[in-house]
Amino acid sequence: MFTEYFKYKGISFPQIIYSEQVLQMVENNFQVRDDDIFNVTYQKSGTVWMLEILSLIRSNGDPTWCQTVPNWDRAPWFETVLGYRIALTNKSPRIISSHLPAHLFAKSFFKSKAKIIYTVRNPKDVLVSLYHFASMFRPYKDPGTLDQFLDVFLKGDVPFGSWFDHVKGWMNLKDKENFFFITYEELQEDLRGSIVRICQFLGKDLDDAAIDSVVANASFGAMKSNKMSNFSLSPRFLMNQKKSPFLRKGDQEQGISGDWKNHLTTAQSECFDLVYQERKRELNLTFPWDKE
Ligand SMILES: Nc1ncnc2c1ncn2[C@@H]1O[C@H](COP(=O)(O)OS(=O)(=O)O)[C@@H](OP(=O)(O)O)[C@H]1O
Repeated sequence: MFTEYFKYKGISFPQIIYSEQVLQMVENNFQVRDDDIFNVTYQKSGTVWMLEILSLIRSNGDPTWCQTVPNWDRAPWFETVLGYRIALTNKSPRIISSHLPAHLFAKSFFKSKAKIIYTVRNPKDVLVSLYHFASMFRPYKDPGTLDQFLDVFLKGDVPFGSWFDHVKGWMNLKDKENFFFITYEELQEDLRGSIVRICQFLGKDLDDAAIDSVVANASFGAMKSNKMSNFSLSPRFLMNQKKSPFLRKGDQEQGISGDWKNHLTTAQSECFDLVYQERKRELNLTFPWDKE
């Protein structure tokens, strides 16, 4: 029962943390405010990292908020039953996280001046990260073997649907001035420069010391040791981090790009590439990992 999924408009959602009623309210009733900032991703693409960066920028580099309030209260996932209520009561300017595909997103956003930051990650790394996450996040189905999971991932038969559909749906907005697109790999490559670009997009003028503090407090090591950011306060019935920690792989400074190479066989990688090359034509975009 706990790991059953239900479908909403063709997309799978796990029971308990999501409900059809809340998904309908998000889409049709949620009142987006012009100063809202949305942190949108396909799952396992750097959501909590961007959440931390946005929290720190909102606080002008002061880490107190990040060190005293859990990330799910600072920037709730508004499509979850709990997150919806938190989002309604949070004070402006709100930061709101979401994994929803564009066609299920709050309709009022599209008539607002609110901003979206959309973070994309190499889908092979997303696959590997999600595979580990599915083994420790109790509302998700057991992923089985990596071979089995590769198959369901490529078919999009996972919560939030296909990575390809998600990216395609959101990247339709890429020329809008209230939409900012960045990759996990760019954050890894140049965190400081990425934060400066994000500040420019948000119209936030942080001095050098404040930017340095955002960089330091959003590092992999700082987040891994911050109980407000590492989900160690999450109820045990939801997550078993002994199986796989939420901040799974990285060192003091950085997380990991290209971990898929440690997990996928050549045959699995080639199988992924076949679907990727075919579906990428619809996207008409080049990502950092395409140049490898
Ligand atoms: N600060 C920082 N630096 C680099 N990488 C980071 C950071 N914070 C989180 N992560 C990594 O992001 C992965 C989790 O993705 P999400 O936050 O999108 O997960 S979720 O969808 O919200 O459950 C997960 O990736 P993997 O380690 O590859 O599994 C996290 O380790």
